[in-house]
Amino acid sequence: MNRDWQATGAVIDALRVERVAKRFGAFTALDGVSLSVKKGEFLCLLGPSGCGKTTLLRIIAGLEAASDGALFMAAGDAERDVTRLPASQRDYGIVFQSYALFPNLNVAQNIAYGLKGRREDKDLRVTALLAQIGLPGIEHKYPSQLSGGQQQRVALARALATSPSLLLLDEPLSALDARVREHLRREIKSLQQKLGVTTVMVTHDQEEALTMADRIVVMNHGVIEQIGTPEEIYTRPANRFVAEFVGQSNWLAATSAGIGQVLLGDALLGATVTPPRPDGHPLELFIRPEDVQLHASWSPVEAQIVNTALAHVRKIELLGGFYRIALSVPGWGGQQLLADVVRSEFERLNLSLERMVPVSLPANRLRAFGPSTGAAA
Ligand SMILES: Nc1ncnc2c1ncn2[C@@H]1O[C@H](COP(=O)(O)OP(=O)(O)OP(=O)(O)O)[C@@H](O)[C@H]1O
Repeated sequence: MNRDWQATGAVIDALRVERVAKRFGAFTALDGVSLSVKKGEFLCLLGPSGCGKTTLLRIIAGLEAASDGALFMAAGDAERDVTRLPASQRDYGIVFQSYALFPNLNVAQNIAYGLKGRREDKDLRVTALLAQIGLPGIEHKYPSQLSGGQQQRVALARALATSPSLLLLDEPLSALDARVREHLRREIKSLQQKLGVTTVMVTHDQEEALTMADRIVVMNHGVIEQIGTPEEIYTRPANRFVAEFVGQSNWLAATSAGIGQVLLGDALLGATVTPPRPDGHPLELFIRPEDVQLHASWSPVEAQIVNTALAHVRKIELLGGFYRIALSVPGWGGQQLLADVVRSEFERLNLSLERMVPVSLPANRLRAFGPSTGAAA
């Protein structure tokens, strides 16, 4: 039996990356990265420029060799070690950021490039793929006659032509304008779901990752900061890096004050503090602007709500579908707090500059992080 193949009897992940490291001379681009991708899953590698996401994708593709670690791909109900396998022998299709179509070949020839077999079968396959990407009948056009978005769809068809078990996408939308990008996001996602093809996409665009991925891998400086569903990443970030990279956030300096309690300015607030810290331990409180609640008036009802105080309205900004309100709360040390409110809510609250408005921080949305390392407190 070939020792590269291993039958386990368990449900096999489509791809498993085990402690992969990559060094370029003295520089470490990837530092022991481990993750797995389930069959049919859409996984996004998300992180700032230089975090190592493209290097990881290239290692998965076999276009770059890992310095350490191993890669396994599913092969039936077994797992195959592909760490040393040349790119040409790995079963994947890939789409790059720039349109990597052959300019001297027409659309049909580009898509059929990797296909083997009879001419008629190839023609049928090309026709079916063009229908799937919503561009029927463009077989005889050349790449220069297509828009950027159309070229990327053809590149996608080419990557899917051989029905690979893995689809790799390297920032496939970043060269397109915003409107086309949004449209293609939805198209790629629905095609991926329809075909059930396991997909790994690299992006630095958090919105792209949140809208397309089943799970997101947030990377920074060659390590994984968090792996989770878009909802987990957004609502329960593992540390300050993730919280700041994905979405808007408020940060308030506080100290721990007993189990599930923090001292913010002169006020004792309920918050999610895990694990508990000794009293007086410095903390940074995190809350998303849309989780900050504003009230129309200060009545006995509002006074009963935990974590409620009176705030000054310092700035009002219209950001399309919602307003971003900058507040300062004297009782909470006067630190700036941003609150996002939708238009109807804004009108109901009758907000104006320098007005005092009651504000609440729901305890289940208020999370505490240690200030020095950025790790959850
Ligand atoms: N061939 C190489 N030689 C030396 N350093 C490299 C090489 N390829 C990548 N690097 C370095 O490794 C780090 C990670 O690069 P990588 O391209 O994976 O980042 P990235 O997260 O994809 O960023 P970007 O979105 O800018 O492409 C960067 O600091 C980069 O300069």
